[in-house]
Amino acid sequence: MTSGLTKITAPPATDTDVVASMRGITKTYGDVDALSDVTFHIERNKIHGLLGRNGAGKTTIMSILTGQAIQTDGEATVFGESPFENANVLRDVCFVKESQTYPDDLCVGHVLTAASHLIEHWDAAFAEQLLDDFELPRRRRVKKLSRGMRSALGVTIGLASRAPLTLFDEPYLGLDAVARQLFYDRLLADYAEHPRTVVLSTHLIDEVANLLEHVLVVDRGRIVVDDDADTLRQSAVVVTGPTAAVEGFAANGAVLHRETLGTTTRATIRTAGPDVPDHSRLVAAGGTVEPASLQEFVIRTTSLPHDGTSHTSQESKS
Ligand SMILES: Nc1ncnc2c1ncn2[C@@H]1O[C@H](COP(=O)(O)OP(=O)(O)OP(=O)(O)O)[C@@H](O)[C@H]1O
Repeated sequence: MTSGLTKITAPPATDTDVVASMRGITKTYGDVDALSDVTFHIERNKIHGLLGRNGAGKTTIMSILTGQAIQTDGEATVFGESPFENANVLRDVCFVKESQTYPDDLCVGHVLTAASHLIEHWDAAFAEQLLDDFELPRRRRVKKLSRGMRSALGVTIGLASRAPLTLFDEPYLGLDAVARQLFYDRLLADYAEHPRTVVLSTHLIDEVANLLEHVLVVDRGRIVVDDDADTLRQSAVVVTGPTAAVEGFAANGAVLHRETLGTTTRATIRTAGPDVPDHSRLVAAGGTVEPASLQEFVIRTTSLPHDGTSHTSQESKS
C-alpha cells in the first residue's frame, strides 16, 4: 500500500531554476493507472536520477516530458510550455531509450550524419570521439550491431546532442561494465564543461549514486522521494548488532526495514539529519552503524513485490 509512505520532498525550486515540471499528472492505459497525481520539478543544470521498480512509471514520465505520450490529466511543462507536438520545445530535448530503433539499413556513420542535421546542439567532434571510445565501427549497419553496440550508439547520440534537457531511459542495457563506466565518465566530464539538465532512469543505483545530484523515486505511479542526493545519503543508517541494542537505537527514528537472524538484528533506520544519534550503547554492545547507501535507501522506500505492503508503511518508532 503506497498510502503509508511518507513522501520526502526538497524545498521548492524557484521558477527560474525549473526546466520541466509535472503537476497533478495522471496517465491511464485502459484500466492501468500508470501515473497517479505526479508532481515534481526538474531543475536546471542538475543530474537527476529517476529511480523505481519495474513498471513503476519511469518511462511513462519520460515519454510525457518528451512529447511522446500525452497525459490523461494534469499539466506537464518543459521550458515553460507543453511538450506535446511542440517543436519549439522538443528541439532542445533529447530522449535516449533502450528500445530506440534506427533504420536498419543505415550504418553507424549515417546515423550520426542524420543526427547532426536533426539535433540543434549536436557536437560532431564529440560524437566522433565517442565512437572511438566505444569502438563502434562507423561502416557497420545498425542491424548488424550487437545489443551493447546499439546501446553505445544511443549513449553517443545522447551525449553528443548536448541538448539542454537530455533524458536517458536505462541506456546501459547491454553495455558491459567497462562501457557503462565509460558512459558515466564521459557524461560527468562533458557535463562539467557543458552544464545541462540530465534525467537518468536506472536500476543500477549503486553505479550512478555518485553522479546524481537530485533523486526522484517513483513507486506504483506515485513520486515517493523527491530530494537532493546529498540529503538522502544522510537520511538513513544501517544498524547491525544484538537485537536489544539495535531496538534501543531504533527508538531514534523510523524503522524502514529490519531483519533478525538468531540474536542479531540488522535494521535500516531513517534519521532526522546528518548527525547520527548517540550510538555509544549500541557500539558498547558490539553493534555497528553505517550510512545507508542510496540503493539501500531506495529499496527500503519502495514497495515489496506482491504483498501490497511497503517497507515504509511498516515504519515504527519501536
Ligand atoms: N502502452 C501501454 N499500454 C498499457 N499499459 C502500459 C503501456 N505503457 C506502460 N504501461 C503500464 O504502465 C505502467 C508503467 O510502465 P512504465 O513503462 O512507465 O514503467 P517503468 O518504470 O519504466 O518500468 P521498467 O523499469 O520496467 O522499464 C506499467 O504497469 C506498464 O505495464
